[in-house]
Amino acid sequence: MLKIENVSKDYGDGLIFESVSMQVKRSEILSVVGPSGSGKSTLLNIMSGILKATEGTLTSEAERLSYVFQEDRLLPWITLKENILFVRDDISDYDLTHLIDMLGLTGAENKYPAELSGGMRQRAAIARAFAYEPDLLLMDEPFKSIDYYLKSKIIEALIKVWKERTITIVFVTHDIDEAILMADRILVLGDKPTRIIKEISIEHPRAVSEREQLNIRKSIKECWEEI
Ligand SMILES: Nc1ncnc2c1ncn2[C@@H]1O[C@H](COP(=O)(O)OP(=O)(O)OP(=O)(O)O)[C@@H](O)[C@H]1O
Repeated sequence: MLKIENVSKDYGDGLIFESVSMQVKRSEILSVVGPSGSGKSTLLNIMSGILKATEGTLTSEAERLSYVFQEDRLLPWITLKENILFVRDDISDYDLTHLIDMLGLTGAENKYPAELSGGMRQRAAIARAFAYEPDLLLMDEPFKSIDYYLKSKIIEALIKVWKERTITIVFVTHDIDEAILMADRILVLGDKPTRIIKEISIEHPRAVSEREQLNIRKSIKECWEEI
């Protein structure tokens, strides 16, 4: 679905990445984990094409791309429902109601962004991204201000949508458990300039035992400590 080759990025203050190469396979859920400041958002911006790499190439087969940013980026002068319709005004009432319900937003349809909590706004941004029916969904720390219960519900919903449609998801997070819960494959970022220091594949069905989860978490932490 997407390939970056020998990508380097320098904002003018030194290299963030040097010669990073990676691929995103069609229909996979790929998680990129890394400490704060390791360049996760930068990498996602390069993948989306909104940021140009200093060197290297991006090849993307994505035709419909949705991007959930760290900030919700809702339009403040229209309601939650209108924000969703803004990207896709031909969505059926049934699908819209289902989407809003799936994200726990029933009852808030006609509220303006300023009337919603941070978590609700973030969920509205996720609903808007789903509504667009992307073939590639990029998400930057999408569950940051969402409580544990809702987060599990949204991850469940996301995996359901992912199973129903041919959708490729790349999401960045610094939360290892979140990555283990959702991803088929995890790329671990570290070092300076940043590089991919580890790659972990998670078997299907996604029923990772607590012990396995503990081992994966431990191995990621160990490779962060080693560098
Ligand atoms: N527009 C920019 N101009 C200059 N430097 C930038 C810009 N955007 C990011 N950086 C720098 O690039 C580095 C990586 O930032 P980035 O936001 O990609 O990391 P991150 O891993 O997503 O961080 P976080 O988890 O804290 O969101 C940081 O040192 C940051 O200060």
